[in-house]
Amino acid sequence: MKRITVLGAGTWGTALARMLSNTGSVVTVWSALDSEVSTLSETRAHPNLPGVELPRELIFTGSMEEACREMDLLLFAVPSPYVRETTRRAAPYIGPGQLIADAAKGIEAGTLLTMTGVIADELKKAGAGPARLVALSGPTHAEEVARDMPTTIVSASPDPEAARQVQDLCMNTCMRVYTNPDIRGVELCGAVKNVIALASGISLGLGYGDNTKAAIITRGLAELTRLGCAMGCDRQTFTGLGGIGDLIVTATSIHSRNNRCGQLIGGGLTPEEAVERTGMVVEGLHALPAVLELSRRYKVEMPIVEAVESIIHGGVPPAMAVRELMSRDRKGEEVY
Ligand SMILES: NC(=O)c1ccc[n+]([C@@H]2O[C@H](COP(=O)([O-])OP(=O)(O)OC[C@H]3O[C@@H](n4cnc5c(N)ncnc54)[C@H](O)[C@@H]3O)[C@@H](O)[C@H]2O)c1
Ligand SMILES: O=P(O)(O)OC[C@H](O)CO
Repeated sequence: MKRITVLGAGTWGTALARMLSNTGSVVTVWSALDSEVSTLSETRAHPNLPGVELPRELIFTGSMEEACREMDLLLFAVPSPYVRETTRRAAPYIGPGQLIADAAKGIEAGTLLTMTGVIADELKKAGAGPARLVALSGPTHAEEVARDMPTTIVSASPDPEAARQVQDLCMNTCMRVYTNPDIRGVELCGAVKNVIALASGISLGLGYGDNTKAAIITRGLAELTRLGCAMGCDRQTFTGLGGIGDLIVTATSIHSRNNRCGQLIGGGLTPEEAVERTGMVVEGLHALPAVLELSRRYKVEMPIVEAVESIIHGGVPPAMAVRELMSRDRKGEEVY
């Protein structure tokens, strides 16, 4: 039997751990929060996944040494702001060639690194690894994965064997895993789609309907594709599961935290109030500064992202930001 550790016992880490355990691996879940370790191991239930029973076989621990010892796969599922710190804690126990997958979606502000880039950077600083890195991303709400609803995901890595190993470990009759060598493109999609989902939520909060939502998804995909191609990613990635697939689910789902938070902002709450009310990580807000910086560095126009920035950090009322978006110069539909 393969041994897997999931780092992070949030909503996604817990849903993944349940799925991997039911797929036949011995699964350990590490959490930075002692209270979470004891509650999850006692109750076998996660507060954000009501009605979902966690397998008895799941091992919960707060010990990083226990979590990283002789594992076939280390799977990062902590929110993006904790990926660097978690890697730093894990580094003393990570040897060369360790298979690591990242399921957190984000781009680090300042360094502009994707999450596997952050992991590689932190391992290098600690003199650990180098690891074999994979990004695991796609349209995958935890609430549905935890209830065994048919779902698809991408195992992305320039190392085809690493991508295939993660595919094998995660694949079951409810989870279909596709490989993709374009790790940077897949990770970029996972971060940028959260910002576009915030915009979609804001439009819903303003009382706008499906026409507006379709416009945001389609033109948001154009922005994402334009940036990704300028950065040298594979154009095909943006029409795949990690691209349009994840954008559709995040911009439309009742489960999406980014969509929900955007809706609250569109309805009149401040971003701080909306995050508080959402109660879980809102990755689009963390990714926003890095996505903006990338658009400027690569000289790529991203008007929806700029509009979200004007609302979140510029104090522009959402309705005014929409008016400004709609009043831009006339142009053709082409992506470039
Ligand atoms: N929820 C989903 O459906 C889903 C699906 C795919 C990807 N993701 C991605 O997975 C990541 C985690 O999302 P989530 O929904 O599980 O978030 P969440 O808000 O449920 O995660 C909270 C968890 O973060 C962990 N944490 C808190 N403080 C920490 C610290 N100091 N160090 C390390 N860990 C700490 C704790 O385990 C806590 O339970 C995000 O990047 C998200 O985009 C989520
Ligand atoms: O709930 P969200 O908005 O954080 O999105 C979660 C996943 O990224 C959906 O695939």
